[in-house]
Amino acid sequence: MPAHKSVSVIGAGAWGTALADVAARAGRKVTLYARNAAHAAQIEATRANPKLPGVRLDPTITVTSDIATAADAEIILAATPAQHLRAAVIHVAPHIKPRTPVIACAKGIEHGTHRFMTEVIAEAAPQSVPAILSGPSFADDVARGLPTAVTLAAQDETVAISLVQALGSATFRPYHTSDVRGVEIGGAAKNVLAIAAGIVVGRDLGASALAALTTRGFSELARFGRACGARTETLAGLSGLGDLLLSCSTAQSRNFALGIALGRGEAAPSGKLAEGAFTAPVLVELAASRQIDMPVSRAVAAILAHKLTIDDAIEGLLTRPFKAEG
Ligand SMILES: NC(=O)C1=CN([C@@H]2O[C@H](COP(=O)(O)OP(=O)(O)OC[C@H]3O[C@@H](n4cnc5c(N)ncnc54)[C@H](O)[C@@H]3O)[C@@H](O)[C@H]2O)C=CC1
Ligand SMILES: O=C(CO)COP(=O)(O)O
Repeated sequence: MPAHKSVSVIGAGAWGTALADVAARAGRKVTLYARNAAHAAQIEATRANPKLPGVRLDPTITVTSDIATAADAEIILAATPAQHLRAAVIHVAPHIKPRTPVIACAKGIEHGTHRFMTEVIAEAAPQSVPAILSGPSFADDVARGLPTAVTLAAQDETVAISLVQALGSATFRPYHTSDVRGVEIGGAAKNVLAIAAGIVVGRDLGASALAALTTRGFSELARFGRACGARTETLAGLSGLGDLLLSCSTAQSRNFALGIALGRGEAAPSGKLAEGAFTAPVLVELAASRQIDMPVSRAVAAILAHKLTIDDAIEGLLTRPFKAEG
């Protein structure tokens, strides 16, 4: 019997709703928190969330907009966008019990502070035990019960193991690790690289170019990760290479879809969260401060900031001096 009986999910978007279903499927008592009372009431009454069309919420899940009610759980999943994580955790922090695991489910790096997701949690809720969940997993697939595998990291691996026991099921398989930094870097960087991959597809550069871009993208993700102390096996695992492959292969990825639109010279899809657009400038700043070469991410950041045209970015990447692979 898992040690943790109850789970609360903060953030009732697509991912938070899917994760609430995951936890219910694993047999936990689940509360889903939406900060907007009308939104919470609508989800509670209809058992549906417009952010996740066609999915019915598990009947055992309670939906609330009361933060104290949401905080009364043995595990907190924080499923807001990365740039909203700090505010969400600060809001719940005064109500949680000491040593409650708070799992970051967002993929990104905080603007201004350059903090990774578990660092944000540690600062916003110092009495909590930060952890991170990341990997190739579209909310829609997860909510439909399609098979998914992810990585769950906590500094203390016994904590990660207990969280895996609490959330895992036959259709949602978390693998545990203590390599927190590796997991947070993989999830953040892959979104930026998925935009680049989408641009390749939007510009009709061909399948060979897409494979080359994805592989060279992984090379810079791994270079950055290793320089930040991440383990190679994590970077090459589900939360790194696994998620990169998913997000660079299908327009189901919002980041890839944004890239396709940019590549075609079209407007960005409206109302869709593409975390890579927020992560790109911070990732590039961090890489520069550590003298790590990330040419693909740099090009994405420059395109998004309107400092470089797509054609100039492509030409710039293709005319770099030849070098050893690595
Ligand atoms: N949608 C997906 O397939 C997956 C998303 N993720 C990650 O999960 C994070 C959230 O993404 P989505 O759920 O897709 O976005 P979304 O746009 O569907 O939902 C975000 C939700 O967070 C809520 N929110 C924002 N600030 C809040 C706060 N301070 N307190 C409480 N709620 C707050 C918003 O009201 C919204 O309901 C992102 O970092 C994303 O990369 C990770 C894996 C899969
Ligand atoms: O992180 C995800 C899948 O693992 C979701 O990807 P997008 O945010 O690009 O849709």
